[in-house]
Amino acid sequence: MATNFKSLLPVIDISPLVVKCDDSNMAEDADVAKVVRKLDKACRDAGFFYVGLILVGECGTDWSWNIGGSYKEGESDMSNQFFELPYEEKLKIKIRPAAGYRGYQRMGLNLTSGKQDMHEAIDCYKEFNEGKYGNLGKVLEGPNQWPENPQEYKELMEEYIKLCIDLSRNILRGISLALGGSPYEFEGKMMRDDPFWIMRILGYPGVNQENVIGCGAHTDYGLLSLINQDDDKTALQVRDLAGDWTPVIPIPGSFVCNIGDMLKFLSNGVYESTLHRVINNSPRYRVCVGFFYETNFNAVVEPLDIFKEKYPVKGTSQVFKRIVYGEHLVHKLQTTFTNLVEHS
Ligand SMILES: N=C(N)NCCCC[C@H](N)C(=O)O
Ligand SMILES: O=C(O)CCC(=O)C(=O)O
Ligand SMILES: [Fe+2]
Repeated sequence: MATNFKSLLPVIDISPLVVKCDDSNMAEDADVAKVVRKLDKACRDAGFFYVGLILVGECGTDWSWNIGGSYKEGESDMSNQFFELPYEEKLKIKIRPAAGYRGYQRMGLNLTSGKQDMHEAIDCYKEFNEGKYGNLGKVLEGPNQWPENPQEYKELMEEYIKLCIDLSRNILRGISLALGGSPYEFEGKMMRDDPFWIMRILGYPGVNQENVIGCGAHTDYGLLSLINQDDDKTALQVRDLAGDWTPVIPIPGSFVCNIGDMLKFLSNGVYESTLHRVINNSPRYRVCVGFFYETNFNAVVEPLDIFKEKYPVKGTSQVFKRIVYGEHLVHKLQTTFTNLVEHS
């Protein structure tokens, strides 16, 4: 089926959610209600949508950056500068199991469904104290590894992470309302107020041949992903309801937002984590930063009672087992980095 994906992937101005983020009665606001309806449709139809911020709000975040302000250029410039460094330089922050799977990975190291992905990346995870998550968490212990060059990179990206955490929390409040809950179903006790996060700074080489897989088809692992892609190359593709791959054309100043596996489980399968992949058919290098907002590392994830009641599972459709987020993540890491040999 030929589909015009631009019309399938909605663009949602989430500024009402940001402006009302500290108001527990936000659902009664007409503008918030409108955003919530759009989110519900987007999450049911595609599991992927663009978010933008038109207003500049308060809420403790430096929203004057806005999404896609001058900041975004800084991030993209510095990421490009890093990836342009000689290989030996990049290897100084090489990803290793003993470094908690944090740091730089060369092209082709990351596997998806057993096949090499044509991207290089810096992987970062929320830092936590040794022993905090017991044996399971040990796999991911260690500080994030940042290059000496560019010098301000670490600082800039740490600010970026804060922005993404706030943004994700606000979008999730909207999604929580969209599912018919309070704004806070994905916060508080269930998450133990300590959301985990992952950030991947990705570089995809330019190519002169068609259909080199930059990242194979996968779903994201957590609650919500925020994708910040170069404005001038279309490479991300989403599998739509008809099973066709459709390009996610960049919209300057927006983030692409998509649902992860944990949100699928918690929502009792009402929202799906959508398959996507990356093929950079451009002759030019593409940079993308993926931010993944997750549950607490230790969270036991299963459909929330409120959504089980609202959306009883019909007949033989999906039944979800309980799953520990950290186990899901570590399992994914181990299949992704099968070829990661110490001292290689
Ligand atoms: N943290 C996230 N979402 N990372 C997504 C990476 C997807 C590719 C990975 N090799 C895989 O097979 O899952
Ligand atoms: O490069 C992109 O546009 C998306 C990357 C992605 O899907 C991921 O890292 O999970
Ligand atoms: Fe992804």
